[in-house]
Amino acid sequence: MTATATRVLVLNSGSSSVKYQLLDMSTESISGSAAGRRLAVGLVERIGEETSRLAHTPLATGGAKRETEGTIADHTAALKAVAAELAADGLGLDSPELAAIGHRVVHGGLKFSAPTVIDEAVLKEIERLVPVAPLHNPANITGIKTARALRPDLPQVAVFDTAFHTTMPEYAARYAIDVATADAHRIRRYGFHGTSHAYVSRKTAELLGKAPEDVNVIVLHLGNGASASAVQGGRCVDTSMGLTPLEGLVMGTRSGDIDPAVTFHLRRVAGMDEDEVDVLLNKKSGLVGLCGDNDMREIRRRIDAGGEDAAQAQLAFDIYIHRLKKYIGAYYAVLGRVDALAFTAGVGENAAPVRAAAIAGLEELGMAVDASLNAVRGDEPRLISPEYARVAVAVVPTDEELEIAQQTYALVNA
Ligand SMILES: Nc1ncnc2c1ncn2[C@@H]1O[C@H](COP(=O)(O)OP(=O)(O)O)[C@@H](O)[C@H]1O
Ligand SMILES: CC(=O)OP(=O)(O)O
Ligand SMILES: [Mg+2]
Repeated sequence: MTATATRVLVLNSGSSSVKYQLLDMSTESISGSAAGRRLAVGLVERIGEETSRLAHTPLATGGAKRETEGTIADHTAALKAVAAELAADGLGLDSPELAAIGHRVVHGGLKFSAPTVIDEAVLKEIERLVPVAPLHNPANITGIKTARALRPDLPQVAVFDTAFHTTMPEYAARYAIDVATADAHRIRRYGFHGTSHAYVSRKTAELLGKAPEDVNVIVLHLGNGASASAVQGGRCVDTSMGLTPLEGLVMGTRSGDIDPAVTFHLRRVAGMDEDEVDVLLNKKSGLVGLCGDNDMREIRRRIDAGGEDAAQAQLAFDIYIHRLKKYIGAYYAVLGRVDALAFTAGVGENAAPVRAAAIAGLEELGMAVDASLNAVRGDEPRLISPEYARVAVAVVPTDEELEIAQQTYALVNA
């Protein structure tokens, strides 16, 4: 790394999308840590489908958002398209100012509890974990390999979704199954979205004007994938996802919690094989399985439009909310004292009706939502609870890319 190399490219590769940001880490924030100024941000969506979409905004040049549609067959093609977009603004991967590339890696298993420079052994371990993150780790691996081919000289850093959850006590991380079997196959609860839970819990403490050590927070990360976490004094003590990102909340296409016997039943009685069960629970369940739509915007539109089409959407919404409420109650009990509850990610940040419904009826727990505060839209962390509420209910936009950039930059400068 040269003395002038202060930029970090962050790749957040999902099952059918890539989110990316190029950041300049040279600006110092008030606290003295690298702040991260965005030079370019973008998103490739619907990878592998007929009409993929790339949206790229070159913030450094003040240029407008550029959107292109066309077929982007796989993640390799997506990253090449991203590299071309960056190059078009003079921000290409060949820049000597690039210090490192940071990758979101969803499953880090037991080995990784901190950001890690990727070498062959690290890559092998991420590959070994594919069966427990089948929708995510393969995309992360493609991102790493493609980036490495473009810039073999640069450090590539993995920031793991599982890392923040490694502080969970044994009684929260273990399943109540035969210990020898669990240990032999490393079957335990790992938890995911950790980068987001860490960032949002810290930001929530900041919003309250307190140190992270002094607050207990329930974080609800509600995106396509969704998870809840209980954060006690800055450390995760429980989270809703488990061995894989399938457990817990109702998600866009994933069932979340289910009686494991349902899977035996599907195989023995419905005649499905294990791959069919896997696809059913990961891709054809959750909101899409319940009502045909996985996008909360569309579900709310159907409910608001009323009529016949609304009933199914309403039931899907009610099931989603019921599960959320159960986790709020559970984590309240786990934490004993809750200072704040934070909503984040696509649904949590944007869907006011989800926030209102999830908190409705929880006055006895000290939680309430003020309708007019809840209706406010914005990019900044904000409170939506009334003055009198004992628990601060907040909307705290997540920024996994910034968090990954900061951890990456800190590691390569260490
Ligand atoms: N204005 C909105 N109202 C309701 N839901 C929204 C809105 N904008 C985005 N969403 C929801 O956010 C989801 C995507 O969230 P995001 O955190 O980007 O997920 P991921 O990172 O898993 O792709 C969409 O599927 C959609 O359901
Ligand atoms: C782990 C996980 O579910 O990630 P995402 O929400 O990006 O699918
Ligand atoms: Mg996400």
